[in-house]
Amino acid sequence: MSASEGRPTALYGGQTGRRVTVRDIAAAKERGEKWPMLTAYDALTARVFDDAGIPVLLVGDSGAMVVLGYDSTVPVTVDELIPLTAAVVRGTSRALVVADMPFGSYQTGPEEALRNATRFLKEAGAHAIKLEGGERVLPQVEAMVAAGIPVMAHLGLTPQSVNVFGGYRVQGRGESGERLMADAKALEAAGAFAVVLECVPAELAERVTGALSIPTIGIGGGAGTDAQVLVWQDMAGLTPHTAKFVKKYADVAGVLRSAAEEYAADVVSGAFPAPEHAYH
Ligand SMILES: Nc1nc(=O)c2c([nH]1)NC[C@@H]1CN(c3ccc(C(=O)N[C@@H](CCC(=O)O)C(=O)O)cc3)CN21
Ligand SMILES: CC(C)C(=O)C(=O)O
Ligand SMILES: [Mg+2]
Repeated sequence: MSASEGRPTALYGGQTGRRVTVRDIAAAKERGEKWPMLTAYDALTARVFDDAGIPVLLVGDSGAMVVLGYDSTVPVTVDELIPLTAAVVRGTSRALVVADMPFGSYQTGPEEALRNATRFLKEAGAHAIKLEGGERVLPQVEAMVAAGIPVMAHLGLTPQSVNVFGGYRVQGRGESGERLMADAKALEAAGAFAVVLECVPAELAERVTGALSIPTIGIGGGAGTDAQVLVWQDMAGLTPHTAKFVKKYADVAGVLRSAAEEYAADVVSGAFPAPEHAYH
């Protein structure tokens, strides 16, 4: 069976029998392999994705919205994300777990960034951290890499800046695309091991991917990036409204709703619990 017939590549579904490392991710780009990333926020779901061979799991600050019910990612704190990150690490044995640093935990400078990143590694067991931004976070990236913390960067639609963007809109059209390209190159030079490109024109994402030796991870960046990421509740059909870039692979909301309705009906009718669900 050839790779084109769906045989797992070395990174996706890899048979190493150990945890994926940032070196494995760098090697995948050299081999020209594409790979999937998903978010995860709890142990059981993370374990399903780990068993499915997803090589990298991101404990996104999107958990602010899909887990904690906030209406943006801005309010969530390090103290709220650490228990979710720890759960994902405990639920997995193969995936590299990336902790998304929340708004306010790295913007003030390298010292605070390093202190909070260290918490994600020491208290939650994360293997890498992610932060949003280009030029303005270069000192933070350099400080963390110097301290031995792998950094994933994030450009384009950076949701922690929603109040500046005035909504979740495509970024990097026209001249701002050159700014994004320069930021991506600077992040690579500062030592980032990968860069997320969110909601940018596909042509730009493809150009950035060709210009960098570190992998690009697209979300709404078209097919030309080295990897893809989606929020799992979006791709599994749990989120009620999703962006254009989401493909829905399941109807988890429908499955859960039916299960809840059948369970409720069984309780009301007395069909549940049956004798086999009781202790005698
Ligand atoms: N569940 C979830 N999924 C995500 O992908 C996600 C979050 N939450 N929370 C944080 C950010 C917010 N994100 C979003 C949210 C909405 C759009 C959206 O609706 N975009 C418009 C584009 C409009 C334009 O053309 O500029 C769309 O129609 O797709 C995009 C990204 C991505 N992130
Ligand atoms: C969608 C990814 C890239 C993210 O930052 C998040 O889930 O918070
Ligand atoms: Mg995020």
